[in-house]
Amino acid sequence: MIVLSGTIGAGKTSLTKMLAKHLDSQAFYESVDDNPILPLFYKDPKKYGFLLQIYFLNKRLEQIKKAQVSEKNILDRSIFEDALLFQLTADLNRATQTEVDIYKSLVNNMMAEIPGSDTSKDPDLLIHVRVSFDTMLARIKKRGRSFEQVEANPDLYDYYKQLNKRYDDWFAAYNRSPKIQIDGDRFDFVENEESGEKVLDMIDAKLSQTGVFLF
Ligand SMILES: Nc1ncnc2c1ncn2[C@@H]1O[C@H](COP(=O)(O)OP(=O)(O)OP(=O)(O)O)[C@@H](O)[C@H]1O
Repeated sequence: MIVLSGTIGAGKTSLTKMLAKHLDSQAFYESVDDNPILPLFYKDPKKYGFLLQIYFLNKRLEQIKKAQVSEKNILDRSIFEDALLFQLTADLNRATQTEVDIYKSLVNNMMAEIPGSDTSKDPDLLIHVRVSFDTMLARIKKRGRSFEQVEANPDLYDYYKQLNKRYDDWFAAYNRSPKIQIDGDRFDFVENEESGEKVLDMIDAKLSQTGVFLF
């Protein structure tokens, strides 16, 4: 199982699609447009922060159960980042530390209940798409999801800025599987075909280096 990670608008979904085609494998996408809690959370994070995490946890567990049958299957966002987002929500006083602690303990208990060994539940590779804060803002604007726009909700500026910054430490500390970082500023794999090919080559090289599966 390959999992993508990265900040909002980093390009995880696009890279998941490209990679699934390239590896001829199955992609599993995070539900955004049909997520009933997300717009509520953006409007009132204090009220809906915990519920949103439970919603994502439930969805991600469902997907991990389906995806873990093949090393090539791809999830467009890892379960491990949710605690990072929720901790930030708490640090901005929109959730309590008790909620975060209960959430983290629940994730661990739920993961233990998923059938299979730790190695089959953990990813075979984590791909982190790193983008600068400016690129992140530009991509969020370009995509235009109404509830994500800073113009309509100025509080989001600080949330996005801190989130982007925290990802560097998060990626450095991540040790559940082999990992690779893609510079999403340098390689615009969505707009530029050559960049797309380079990124796929980097991922291929990493996969063969880790010996996950043979090409
Ligand atoms: N654990 C979480 N807590 C709060 N919000 C979350 C969480 N996970 C995802 N989101 C929100 O869900 C939406 C989709 O997130 P995500 O970053 O995975 O995809 P995306 O914005 O489509 O990015 P990409 O362009 O990289 O595919 C964003 O608005 C993000 O803030």
